[in-house]
Amino acid sequence: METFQNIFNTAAFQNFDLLSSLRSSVNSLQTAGLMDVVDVLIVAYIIYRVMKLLKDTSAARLVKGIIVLLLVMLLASVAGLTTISFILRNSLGIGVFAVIVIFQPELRRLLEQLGKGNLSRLLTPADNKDEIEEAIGATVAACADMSRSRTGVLIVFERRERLGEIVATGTLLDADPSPELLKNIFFKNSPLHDGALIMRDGRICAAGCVLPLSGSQNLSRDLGTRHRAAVGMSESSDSVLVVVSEETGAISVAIGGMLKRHLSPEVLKKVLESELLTEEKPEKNRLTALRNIWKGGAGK
Ligand SMILES: Nc1ncnc2c1ncn2[C@@H]1O[C@H](COP(=O)(O)OP(=O)(O)OP(=O)(O)O)[C@@H](O)[C@H]1O
Repeated sequence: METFQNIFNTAAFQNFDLLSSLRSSVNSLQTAGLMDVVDVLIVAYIIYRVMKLLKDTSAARLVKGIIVLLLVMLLASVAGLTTISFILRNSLGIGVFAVIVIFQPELRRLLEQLGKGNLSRLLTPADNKDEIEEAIGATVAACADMSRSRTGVLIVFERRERLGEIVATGTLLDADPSPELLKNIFFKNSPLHDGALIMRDGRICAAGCVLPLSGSQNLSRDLGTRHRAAVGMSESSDSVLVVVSEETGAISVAIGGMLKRHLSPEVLKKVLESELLTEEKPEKNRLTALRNIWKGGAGK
């Protein structure tokens, strides 16, 4: 206890801005009213939503980097390393500009949403129904075309379980899905056509990703690694996968370790809508899917 007192009395701590602001914070806490509590709760909720939004994205790594820099600044200040803390404090201003430049697309989207009067969407749990609907439409249209042209397709629709590790194996895109872009990505000579495309919250998150292969013995022998990867991914996560066979043009869907083959574009649309747009819990969703489309067996 005494050692603590000594540390607090050192010159470094006496000059330390943070400590004085901490003291004034404690003082203001004693005089805090109901509106102050509401104020703090709103800010805490906004920070929570932003952190949730950034989870498993490249932005999360950047935020971690900023936190590390702030900690170093704090330590340098406590230890009295004036040069380091001077440099860090001054580079913080540049950092703000850098963040604005790096997150320009995200900030633009945020302002567009504000302009559309969708402020409530920023504060309430994520509801990307419109975007997901658009992604389903683009996927179905593109798959119908690619089924006719016998182009191999592997698309993962991420749900509650975030697939950060899988995304990291491919190339980040963050693009609006359109049938043209999807066909371009899977076009045979395109650099990203090999591997899987990850659809996150109605946007193309990444392409050229490597998925885990299924070890299931129940899969038909005529299915190769594209279909095994689809089943494998659906076994190890709650994601929904769409496959178009390069060999036959057949459209398939994998959910919960099962594969339903030879779907028409209309059925594909219905399955994706019931899986991705309903509010049901994943477990219940899976049962509904089984009841609705798994009457013909598991891709045998
Ligand atoms: N683990 C994996 N993760 C992502 N994509 C994969 C994986 N394994 C294979 N693929 C994709 O599948 C392609 C190979 O497909 P393959 O012909 O072996 O499978 P298939 O199930 O018979 O499909 P198709 O009927 O389209 O030929 C690869 O070029 C690659 O794009």
